[in-house]
Amino acid sequence: MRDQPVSVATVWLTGLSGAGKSTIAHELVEALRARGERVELLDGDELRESLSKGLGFSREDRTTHVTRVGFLADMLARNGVWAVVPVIAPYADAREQNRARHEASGARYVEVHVATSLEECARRDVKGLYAKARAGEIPAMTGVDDPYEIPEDPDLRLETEGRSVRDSAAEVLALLLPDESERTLS
Ligand SMILES: Nc1ncnc2c1ncn2[C@@H]1O[C@H](COP(=O)(O)OS(=O)(=O)O)[C@@H](OP(=O)(O)O)[C@H]1O
Ligand SMILES: Nc1ncnc2c1ncn2[C@@H]1O[C@H](COP(=O)(O)OP(=O)(O)O)[C@@H](O)[C@H]1O
Repeated sequence: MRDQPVSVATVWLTGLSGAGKSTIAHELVEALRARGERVELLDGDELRESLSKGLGFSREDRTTHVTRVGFLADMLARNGVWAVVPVIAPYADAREQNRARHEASGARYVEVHVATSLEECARRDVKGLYAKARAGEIPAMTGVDDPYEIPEDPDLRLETEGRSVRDSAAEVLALLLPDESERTLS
């Protein structure tokens, strides 16, 4: 049981492929659900099979995708459902459109830059995409031959290198639930 109501938010985890967005998002979802919150995970890969089916990785398509996801996240957050969003969102203008939408609706918007370096992401190469990009098999790979515009003023710039997943996720949770003395990260 919590003592005080918490402020539901959209939590947008932006960063390169392999930065740790999905891993941290899953930790957050678990922790929030464990304390009885209503939460939706809006995963970029999954939404590209439904809401954004048919969209690719051109600047125009990414902007359409990212602002669509922002629309959905805002709708959830302003109705009391946490929206945890591990989506690259590489362009500053699309991220700002989403922030502005939330400001207009009164929903809380928390931008977390998962600031893992390109070198580390390429070393992790969770999905083998960096190797494919190097081999010329994937065009417009973010950070390689398509830009990632680093957030200038995120609510949190999160380091993951040399840290555990639990530690990184706990830092985000501390921002989301500042009044909690105990945070559940199972
Ligand atoms: N060219 C290119 N650049 C970046 N990423 C690529 C690309 N092609 C496919 N993928 C895979 O698609 C996932 C990114 O989807 P997103 O919806 O998060 O991207 S974006 O915000 O529209 O840029 C991304 O997922 P994550 O690795 O979880 O970030 C990749 O698995
Ligand atoms: N502190 C950390 N936070 C998040 N992920 C980490 C951390 N340290 C190592 N990793 C690893 O990095 C990888 C990140 O992959 P993933 O979460 O799929 O990235 P993304 O969703 O950004 O593409 C995972 O294998 C994860 O275990």
